[in-house]
Amino acid sequence: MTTDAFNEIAIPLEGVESEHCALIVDKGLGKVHGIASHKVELNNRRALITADENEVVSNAVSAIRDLGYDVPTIKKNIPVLDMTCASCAISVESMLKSQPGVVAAAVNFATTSVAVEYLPNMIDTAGMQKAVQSIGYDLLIESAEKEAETLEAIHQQKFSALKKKTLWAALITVPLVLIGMFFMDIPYANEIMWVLSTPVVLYFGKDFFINAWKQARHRSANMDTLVALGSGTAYLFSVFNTLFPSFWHSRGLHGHVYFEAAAVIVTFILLGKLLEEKAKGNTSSAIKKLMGLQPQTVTVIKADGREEVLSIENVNKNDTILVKPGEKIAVDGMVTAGSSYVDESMLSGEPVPVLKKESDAVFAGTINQKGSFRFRAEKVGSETMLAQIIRMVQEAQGSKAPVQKLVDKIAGIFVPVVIGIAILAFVSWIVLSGDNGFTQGLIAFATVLVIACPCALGLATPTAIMVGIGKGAEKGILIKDAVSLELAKKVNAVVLDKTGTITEGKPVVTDSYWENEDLHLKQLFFSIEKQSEHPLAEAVVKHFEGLSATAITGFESLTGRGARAQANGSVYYAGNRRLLDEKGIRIGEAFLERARQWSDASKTVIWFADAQEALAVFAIADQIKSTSMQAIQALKQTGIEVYMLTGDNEATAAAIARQTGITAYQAEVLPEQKAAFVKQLQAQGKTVAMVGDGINDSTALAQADVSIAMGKGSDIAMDVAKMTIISSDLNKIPEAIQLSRQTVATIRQNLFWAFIYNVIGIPVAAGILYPVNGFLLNPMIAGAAMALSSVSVVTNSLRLKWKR
Ligand SMILES: Nc1ncnc2c1ncn2[C@@H]1O[C@H](COP(=O)(O)OP(=O)(O)OP(=O)(O)O)[C@@H](O)[C@H]1O
Ligand SMILES: [Cu+]
Ligand SMILES: [Mg+2]
Repeated sequence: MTTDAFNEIAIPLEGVESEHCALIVDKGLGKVHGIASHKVELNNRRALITADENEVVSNAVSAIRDLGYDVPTIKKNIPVLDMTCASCAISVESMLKSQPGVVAAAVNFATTSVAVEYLPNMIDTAGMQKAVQSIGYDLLIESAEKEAETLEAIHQQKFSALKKKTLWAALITVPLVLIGMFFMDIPYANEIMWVLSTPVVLYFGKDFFINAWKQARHRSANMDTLVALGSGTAYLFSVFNTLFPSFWHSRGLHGHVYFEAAAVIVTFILLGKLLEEKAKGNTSSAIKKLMGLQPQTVTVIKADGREEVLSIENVNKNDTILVKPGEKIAVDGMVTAGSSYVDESMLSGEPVPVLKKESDAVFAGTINQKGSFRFRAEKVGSETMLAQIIRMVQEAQGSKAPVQKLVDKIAGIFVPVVIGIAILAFVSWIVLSGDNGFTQGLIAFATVLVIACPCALGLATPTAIMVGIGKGAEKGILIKDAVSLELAKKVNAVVLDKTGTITEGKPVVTDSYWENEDLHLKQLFFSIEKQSEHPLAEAVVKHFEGLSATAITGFESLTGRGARAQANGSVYYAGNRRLLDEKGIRIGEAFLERARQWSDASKTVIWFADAQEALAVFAIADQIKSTSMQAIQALKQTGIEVYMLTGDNEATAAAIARQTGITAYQAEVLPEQKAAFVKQLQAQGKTVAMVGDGINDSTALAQADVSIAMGKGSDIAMDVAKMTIISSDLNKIPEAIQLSRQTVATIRQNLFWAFIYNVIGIPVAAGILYPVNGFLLNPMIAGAAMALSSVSVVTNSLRLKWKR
């Protein structure tokens, strides 16, 4: 560790192009607490800072980013090996944070991984690995694909080694306990017990001592320290009593031996770990299930019509793939021939198979039913939706919930505090009951160390989050971070977008009116809409199917209004009435008349115009999703306010609101106004969930406390939103809120049990009840209780999985 010298850290800068920028950054750094000196080198595009603590770097980097300049860093999720306990997580975390160049490090004990952000010019993964190794842990540094496999193999191997060790330890411990309880009067009882307990404590339990030693070298301590001290004290004390029984006899006392206690502690803690590992494996079963959905081989149809079975890595984009009845679909793509029903429940949570025909999208991991079809591969490997979901769920399961911060703080000081209490108990016993107090004080010392368990505390939050996020994924609710999962239960206002959220988002042109029908104009309209990403544009494109496109230039999307482009030197617009009004475009009476009729029939009206006058008006209908009304009712029934915001016109909005039972809505809102509306609700103290599907919703999504995107919507909305409902069924919103409630309740129960257990267990172990009723906790029982506490926390989290 380099805590002694003042470290110089070079922070690379991006966007610092002028003397002026350099000055701003330098001034910004001047305000960061803890920086000893700083200078900005414009030519080298970097800032040099010195500080006696590396933690300052994180503040410096965020200060630079706050000023609008970027610091190129690398973010990685690296598996951590050999962590046994939540306080190990804290040790690894602070070790990494102290390495020059590490900007941030967050260790998650449940997923046994660390999320690091670092400056690649200062440190690399090998450097971090070395630091972590020095305190007795390790980082698994591998290529991303191999990582999952290797990690799985390592876990498997460790698990079976642990199983063997526990079994042997238990086999030896059972006779030991029998002797200790019933046969203390046989000859050489003490010596026999010494012989039996030695392999258990010193061989099967050697890792506790080794790890405690490694920790001690860095002046830190973790659960292993507690176990090593507790069991080691009992063992050494017993050895002493066996060798020098006269020491106590001469003082008129009996030197009892505690060999069985020393061994039982080790055995129980090994057993507890074994059960914990097993349960922890179950909490991540959702991920394993998702990974298992990927088939290993694919039937590709070659250009000459030959069928060839390839392994999944060898499939390329644009390959034609044959899907036979009952087969799993291997990659994402679009159906080119044939049709069939496909079970997409694993992705969307929707149990009913979906009909797939020509030009429909199919997804990796879904299962074909009875038909057969061919499709063209469009996304392969890590690009498929399945791969993205897996990545997202993994990251989310590793993210920290806000409550975790407090728990981490407590876990960090837990071990030293416990050792303090243990010493205090020992000293008190001697002071209060003299010579006799020494033996009992020593036992109280060992018992306190053994019963105190920081792991239950450390497991309380992450295991519940893992199960909650995994369960969400199974229901087709993708949750990107723990914060959203924790927050969702507080939501009391839901803002819904109309098109694509309440409605199907599959608009169809139902009517159209041209003053002068002209093929070239139609082609122009078609060409503009063809370039637009808006769902309404798709309807127009479909309407003109078969028409050929014509050359346009300078296409520009006007969010909330429509689009424009140029052709033959003049400008053309496709969009809403607002757009035409803003451009001062004339609209003939015949158009206006039809527009009124159509919007009263709750249809969306869009226009096509040149710079002077309207050329055509179209009516587009978009059906309300069959599930929307029920979902809106369900939300209202739980006391949540429901609002609708839409960029569409007033009459259409009113009609949709009426049909779905929404009383509060606003029409013709621009994207910024959607965000402003959310902000306004927040200002009234509400926790707001925004639900949307389009680019026009993304600012509002970013503003909301909980952001929910529709899986069938635009990629941008899904990128911004912290939750995605893959099936786009609004009924999943109350379900997500319910899931959040259950998860938070589980976390609370877990924390309660973890705390109460220590709050009661430690004083009793110290002997607080002894003056009252003569009760002294047996160190063996303490070992069992300690093992049980983390098992019960993990089991409670698993219960969440089965809750409805
Ligand atoms: N490519 C386009 N072609 C024609 N009209 C468009 C196009 N893009 C937008 N518009 C017009 O602008 C209006 C507002 O669009 P916006 O994307 O803000 O909301 P929306 O998708 O209609 O509704 P919601 O906000 O409920 O999703 C649309 O109703 C439509 O009239
Ligand atoms: Cu523990
Ligand atoms: Mg929309």
